[in-house]
Amino acid sequence: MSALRLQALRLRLLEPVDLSIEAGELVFLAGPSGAGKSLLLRAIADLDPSTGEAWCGETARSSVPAHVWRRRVGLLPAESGWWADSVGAHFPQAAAAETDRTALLERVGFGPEVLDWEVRRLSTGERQRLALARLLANRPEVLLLDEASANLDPDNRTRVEAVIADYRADEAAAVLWVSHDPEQRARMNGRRLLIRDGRITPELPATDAAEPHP
Ligand SMILES: Nc1ncnc2c1ncn2[C@@H]1O[C@H](COP(=O)(O)OP(=O)(O)OP(=O)(O)O)[C@@H](O)[C@H]1O
Repeated sequence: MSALRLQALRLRLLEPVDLSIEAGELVFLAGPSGAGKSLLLRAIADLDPSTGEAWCGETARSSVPAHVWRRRVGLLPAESGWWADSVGAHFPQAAAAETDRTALLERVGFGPEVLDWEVRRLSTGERQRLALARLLANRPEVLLLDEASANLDPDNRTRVEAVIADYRADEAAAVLWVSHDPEQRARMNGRRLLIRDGRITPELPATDAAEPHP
């Protein structure tokens, strides 16, 4: 699949961002509340204005319509929007074979009956897991995850971590994941970045990260 490259991306609060995430690479982004983590994800997804350039593989953001870009560079917001009454309306059969759809829902912890549920009866954590399934059903090449497991109990957090790890491995997706959970960032095998005072730096001192194995 595709790498994500940010070239002098300029948005409010942050110094110009240059960042490359290889195809299949996981990068965690942490930092204090209000530092601009969500703003950065929204700017990359072309939901907020920014200048500079972003690349998904060989495709420049500026060269394609926003809806095409957003399909390839998929954002899971901290609070996802729901615009239909039933869950099923958010998972059109045309977008995926029936078995794919059922398998995807099962992987985030639901039986096929969830398609008949009303969106308004979903708990926060159920919405979060279904929003992830909805995003993955579109097969984005890059995942931008804003607190993908923030509202989940430990079992469902583990489930969501496994779904994301498998998707990354199977699709060689580049993943940029905002997470406030230090244990999660340590548990999963990824590069860790910190955003603070408008700058993005490695979360660990370079000596910790770069020690060669004996
Ligand atoms: N549309 C907007 N107009 C003006 N200010 C905004 C806008 N959106 C966000 N901000 C401000 O920008 C700052 C960064 O917001 P952002 O949501 O990126 O923080 P964050 O790092 O994701 O924080 P948290 O960890 O609390 O989610 C905040 O102070 C927020 O109030």
